[in-house]
Amino acid sequence: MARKYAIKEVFATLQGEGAQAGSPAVFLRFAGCNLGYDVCPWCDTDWVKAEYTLDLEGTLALVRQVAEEGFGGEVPGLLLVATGGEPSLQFDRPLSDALRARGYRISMESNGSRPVDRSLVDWLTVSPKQPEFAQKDGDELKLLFTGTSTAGITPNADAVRRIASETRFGHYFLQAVDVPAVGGPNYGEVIHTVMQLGPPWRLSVQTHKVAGIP
Ligand SMILES: C[S@@+](CC[C@H](N)C(=O)[O-])C[C@H]1O[C@@H](n2cnc3c(N)ncnc32)[C@H](O)[C@@H]1O
Ligand SMILES: Nc1nc2[nH]cc(C(=O)O)c2c(=O)[nH]1
Ligand code: SF4
Ligand SMILES: [Mg+2]
Repeated sequence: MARKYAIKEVFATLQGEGAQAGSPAVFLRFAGCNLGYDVCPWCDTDWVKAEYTLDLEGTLALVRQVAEEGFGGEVPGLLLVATGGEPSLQFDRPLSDALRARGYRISMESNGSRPVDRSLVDWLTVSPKQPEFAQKDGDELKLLFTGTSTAGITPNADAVRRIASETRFGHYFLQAVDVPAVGGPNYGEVIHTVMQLGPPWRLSVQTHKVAGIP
């Protein structure tokens, strides 16, 4: 029987975060996560229930429809961001090959808790949620700075340095944690910490939230 993908949503927007912020993109958000809200109580995404359960052809048809509505078609080089939930649980070779054949440049947002086959993607963003994680290389490491206001693995600059030691990424970002209940992103402490850390660290802002797009 053909493999099915559990999908939460597919939408057209701009990549909001990291080094590719501002790039037009189709987001393919998978349902399901291997960490979950106990590990990430501030997770800003509902990934629990699949809205679609689709085989490869059905998934490609939905992606094409969204690209047509958002960008007038599957424009060569258009970014496709596989996210979730945890996309590495489902994103596989047949889907990667078929999307590339349609001209997409594939990016993945992973929590890095399990190894990612980098040959499946053209850009890999890793955002670890636990001090021990598996995927130590990629295009960007995007650590959420949980700081003092939010429980998490990155209370200060030393914790950030430890987590990033023995990793090989093209870019290193600290991203503010957006917790609406405590007043939104903790820009103050994340900016202070980026200034303490110095290069190669940079601030990542969730620009889509600033712009009011998905
Ligand atoms: C919802 S996650 C899905 C991908 C993957 N599970 C992960 O954690 O990287 C997408 C991105 O949003 C970030 N994120 C989640 N909740 C956030 C929040 N409240 N504020 C800022 N970034 C958040 C994650 O760190 C990750 O980089
Ligand atoms: N615009 C936009 N950019 C994003 N970059 C990473 C996101 C994610 O949820 O994985 C995200 C998202 O949800 N929206
Ligand atoms: S690993 Fe990612 S999707 Fe899963 S709960 Fe944490 S932030 Fe949310
Ligand atoms: Mg998001």
